[in-house]
Amino acid sequence: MSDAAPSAPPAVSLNGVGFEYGNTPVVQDATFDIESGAFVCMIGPNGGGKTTLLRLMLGLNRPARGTVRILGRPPGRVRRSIGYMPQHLQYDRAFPVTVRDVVRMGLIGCRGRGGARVREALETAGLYDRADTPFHRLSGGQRQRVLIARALVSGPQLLLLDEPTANVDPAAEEHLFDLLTRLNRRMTIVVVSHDLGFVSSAIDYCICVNRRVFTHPTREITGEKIEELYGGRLSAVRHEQTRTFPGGG
Ligand SMILES: Nc1ncnc2c1ncn2[C@@H]1O[C@H](COP(=O)(O)OP(=O)(O)OP(=O)(O)O)[C@@H](O)[C@H]1O
Repeated sequence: MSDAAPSAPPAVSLNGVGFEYGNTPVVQDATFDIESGAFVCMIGPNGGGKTTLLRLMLGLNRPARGTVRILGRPPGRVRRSIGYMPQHLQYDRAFPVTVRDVVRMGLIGCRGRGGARVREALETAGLYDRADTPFHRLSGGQRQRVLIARALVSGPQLLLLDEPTANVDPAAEEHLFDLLTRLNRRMTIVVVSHDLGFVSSAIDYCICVNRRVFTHPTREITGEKIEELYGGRLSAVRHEQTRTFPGGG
């Protein structure tokens, strides 16, 4: 037996990353790591570049400069280890797709029919009893949980969620947040939000994105900091930090 296990690479590592659409810079010199097992919120104003950063992590956008590594490897090599919940789901309400069908889409490209994995993902999301319900019959919060199940079904180590609480009521938001907190016991989670109200006790730190990127322990995200970073355009943070930021004392 070896003396000690080699330390795990960061779940996400960006080094000097730059990206633009045409001549418009969207991400400038982004350098940060997200350690394995962290629960991180990526915040910033509309158009600040949050979705673009997620797409860089997924390998859907290629950096013009710098490097992106996921679990120590280029994103394209670890695609199955990344679960992704996009901001918008385009679907035709007239198309009779069930909850089970939507979750099964997360297995496209994987071997086998994956019935047991679909069941497990739906049970985790608390929706197995709705498996045969048409997707459009669900509430907004339930639909978001189905999309989380779809992101989970391939067994990811890293879960990326783009605005999971957009258009859901406070009770559904609480429910989603509880689910993510439970999932964080077994995977790294990065949640994008343009609303600082999402930041709470379970979040280790925030990555503030406004073309440039700054990382802050959650407890440091004060009204003054927001004013300084964004001119006060974000709503107030809930100060409920109870977990210790790694290395932050
Ligand atoms: N496909 C594209 N082609 C050209 N410009 C784009 C494209 N996608 C995004 N942009 C622009 O890049 C900038 C960053 O967009 P991005 O979606 O990453 O921001 P965001 O922080 O996620 O915003 P939001 O909170 O509104 O979702 C914006 O100015 C946006 O208009």
